[in-house]
Amino acid sequence: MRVLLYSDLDAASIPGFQKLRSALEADNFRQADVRKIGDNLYRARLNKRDRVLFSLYRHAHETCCLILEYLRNHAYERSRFLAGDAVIDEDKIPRLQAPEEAEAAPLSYLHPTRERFHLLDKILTFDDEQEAIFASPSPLVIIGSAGSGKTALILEKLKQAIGDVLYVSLSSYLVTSARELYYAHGYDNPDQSVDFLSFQELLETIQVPQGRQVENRDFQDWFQRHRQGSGLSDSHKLYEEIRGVITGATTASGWRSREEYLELGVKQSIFPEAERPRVYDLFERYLAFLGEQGLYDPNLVAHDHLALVQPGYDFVVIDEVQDITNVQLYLILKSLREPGQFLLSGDANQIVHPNFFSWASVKSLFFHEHDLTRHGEVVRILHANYRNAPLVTALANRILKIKHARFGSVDRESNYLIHSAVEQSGQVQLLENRETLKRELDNRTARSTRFAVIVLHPAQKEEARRWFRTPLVFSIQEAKGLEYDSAILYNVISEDADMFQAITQGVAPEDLEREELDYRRGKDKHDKSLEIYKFFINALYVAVTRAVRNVYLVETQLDHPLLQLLNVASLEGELQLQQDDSSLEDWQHEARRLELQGKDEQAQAIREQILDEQPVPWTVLDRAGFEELRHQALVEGGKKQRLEVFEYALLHHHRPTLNALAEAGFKPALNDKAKAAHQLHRNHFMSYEMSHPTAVLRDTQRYGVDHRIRFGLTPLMIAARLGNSALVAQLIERGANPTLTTNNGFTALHFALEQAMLDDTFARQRFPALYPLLAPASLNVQVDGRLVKLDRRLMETFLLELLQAMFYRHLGPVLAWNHGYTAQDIEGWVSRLPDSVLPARRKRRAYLSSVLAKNEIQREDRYNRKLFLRLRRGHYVLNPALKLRDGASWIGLHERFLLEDLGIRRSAERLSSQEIRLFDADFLRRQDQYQQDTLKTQRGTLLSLGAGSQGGQ
Ligand SMILES: Nc1ncnc2c1ncn2[C@@H]1O[C@H](COP(=O)(O)OP(=O)(O)OP(=O)(O)O)[C@@H](O)[C@H]1O
Repeated sequence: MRVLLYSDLDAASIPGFQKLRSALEADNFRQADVRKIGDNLYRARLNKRDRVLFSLYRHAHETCCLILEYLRNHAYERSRFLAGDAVIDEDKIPRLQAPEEAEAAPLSYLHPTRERFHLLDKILTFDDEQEAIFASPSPLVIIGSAGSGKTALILEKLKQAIGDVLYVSLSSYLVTSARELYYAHGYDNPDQSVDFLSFQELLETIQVPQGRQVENRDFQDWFQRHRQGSGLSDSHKLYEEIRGVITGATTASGWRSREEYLELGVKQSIFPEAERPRVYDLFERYLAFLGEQGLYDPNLVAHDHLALVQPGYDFVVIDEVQDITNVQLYLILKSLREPGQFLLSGDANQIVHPNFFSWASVKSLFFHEHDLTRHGEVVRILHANYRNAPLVTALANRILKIKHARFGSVDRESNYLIHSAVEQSGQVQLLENRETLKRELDNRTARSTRFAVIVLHPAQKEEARRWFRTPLVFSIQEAKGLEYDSAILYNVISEDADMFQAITQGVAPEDLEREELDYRRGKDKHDKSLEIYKFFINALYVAVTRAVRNVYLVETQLDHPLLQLLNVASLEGELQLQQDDSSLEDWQHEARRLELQGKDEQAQAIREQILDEQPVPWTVLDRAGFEELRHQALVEGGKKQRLEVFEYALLHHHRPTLNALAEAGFKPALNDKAKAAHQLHRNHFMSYEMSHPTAVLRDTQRYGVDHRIRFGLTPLMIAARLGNSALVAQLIERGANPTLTTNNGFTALHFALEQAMLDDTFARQRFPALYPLLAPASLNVQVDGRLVKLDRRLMETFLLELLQAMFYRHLGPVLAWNHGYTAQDIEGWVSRLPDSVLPARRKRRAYLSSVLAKNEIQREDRYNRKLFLRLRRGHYVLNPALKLRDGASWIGLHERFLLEDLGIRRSAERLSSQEIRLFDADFLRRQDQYQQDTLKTQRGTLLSLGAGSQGGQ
């Protein structure tokens, strides 16, 4: 059996490894003392104390052993691949004799001779091109088709970097999923601190711009109003000129002046010289429009930020670089401490965003100008495709060949074809756009999450929806970055038949009989046809490559010349397609996935058409509803309302209400709160504690997975509060959103943390499974006008979550004594948590003190994130000027965590009955009043300190 080693593993430093390796290579499991300790996870024995962990995989007919980890001294609890508290009793696990007794998992690709493998979400052995790039020094440009492993490769390169490191891309969804891949299987690298930022977040870390980012549709709406009389008709082209040419260039003066713009060479602009004055007129009106609407253009902000950006990174990788403009790239690279420490990856064939991208200008700007090309060719191309089936890839290649035959090479860098490394061949079919066929296709795909319908322009979605009931209908710009098992391209070619016909002009089938593209420039440099048709041909390429296995082209003009050149088989006879209905859970999951990618329209369509979600039939208590109920219960003396207000106050730990009810003599409020909460759970949430919570799941299907109960909580929040991790996992699988907040600012994680701090058993037994499910990958806060993106791996992030969770329970009562949170308080809380949640070193008081002090707003420290305010020695609160992310905008910390919701612990609650008897009632009342007054003063101070942060940006 072949033995491969994890890329990070240093075999030479593992005593006895050679001997063990030989035993494994000889399939001698008995000698290696192999035992199964997890899902495709085995341990082998090095010596009395030390072990290695490995997995078994097979590819074609070969099985191989992949060595993952070296464990010293039986330290299974330290393993990346076992859950933190795993207890392995080796003697109780039977020994395997031979590989045949174990089960090997399939591997989609295995390099025939490679000795090392990589691990992201799955095992990878690099092909030769990938390996050569992996071994090359920076800077590098990695070019490859969708699915060629660019992201995988740059993430593996990122792991080699030391110091402050940045991964950045335009799409925040890509950034989030890249982060997940990076840290999959417990990857940890103490030598680096990595920021995963979308470009917008990067701008915000420098300074949060005023207003909202302008979107394509803002531009389109604006243009519709100015189109008449402008002499220009193509909004896409104009947008590209403004973004790519006028504002996207890296000139010293910000965007290009009118003079500079008019003087540009033929190749530097999409518009002929005669039209440019009109373009510039419109650009000036666009600028005025941005100002009036409070919108910002990321290019213009990037220009401004050039003066502000500080070199703070040792290494930067930029994924999908073709989506960003030169000035944006320039800004990102200005954040480097050493020029040249960067990697770019992208694919110019996928450009459907207007930005006038070209590899040539990237090269000349960032490599030649900075003399960074010393160690050889910086541009590397990946030719394999690990995502699309061979037939889909063949169609994509055909499109590239047509583009090449018609327009010549776009540039040296994008002049390549792809070969598929996928085994299953897939299918490409041409169907006539007729009613019966469409109905048939629709019947089999309408309820499947595996089929998407793609049209060229947003306006064509409506027509597509007349025939296809699936909610998964996308315009090409929406479809970019998505992938589905099968894509139905609806009349993409016939709808713009003239454009596509023009693309085929002068191209003959024999021009396409080639296995490689030679480098050939277009003949006439005044010829702007590539600029005009680029969108169409790229769009077709992007649409086709969305399909992992099957492409269905539904076209009216079956004899369109482009279809002939593409040489796709037209359907003869019956449509060979099984009806494929997905489960409601799959659809719930898909809706959430689309929401995370900003595809709200399709997510909403899933909720309405497939999930058939209804609004809840009860009135949800929002903040105003609660205030009204409170008034009725406390001021108007409404008896019925008292119980409800009490229950609301218990769930939200609303002390002012709990205190007022107690003072009004409302019995349940005078008794033990823990018991009352227990009773409340029994009254309302019994179904959440069951191992088969059918009633809860039925409600999520009826009203949506994130519907609100009467008290404003989502099912996920309740499941978290009750510590039912299996239910939490199910809800998340169905697309529940863990970042939603309830009326008091609590997320599901805060509810779980709060319970853990109240109940040791909950902390030990329930919280460890809840935490990884509920903790968001990062928290975005704004400090001093800048975004601070706090990764969940940081202690600062945990502290922020914890102090928020203890805000109502702890801060009110202690502020009334002029206290804040102390390291001692926190030590007491975190000591309840198992090491799998928080390692022991992070629970020590000295460490906690140092994190608080380091991030105190006054402290001079390069890495100070200014999260805390020191009230007095050792006493901290959260920086009241913090802002929290609220959808696309921001909200002040104390607009979400309301200071007026803090209350004191009344003497009657604080003191034992014995103690109470020692004092007279009047004295105790005065003491309570004194505390109320102190709390009020403290509240006022915090409010005024946070005043600048309310609402806004
Ligand atoms: N050498 C390899 N062996 C097996 N799978 C691979 C290999 N390289 C990449 N892959 C897989 O191929 C898929 C596509 O890779 P990746 O997302 O990195 O491609 P990409 O070039 O970034 O694509 P896109 O442009 O669509 O983002 C991933 O599932 C990745 O794990």
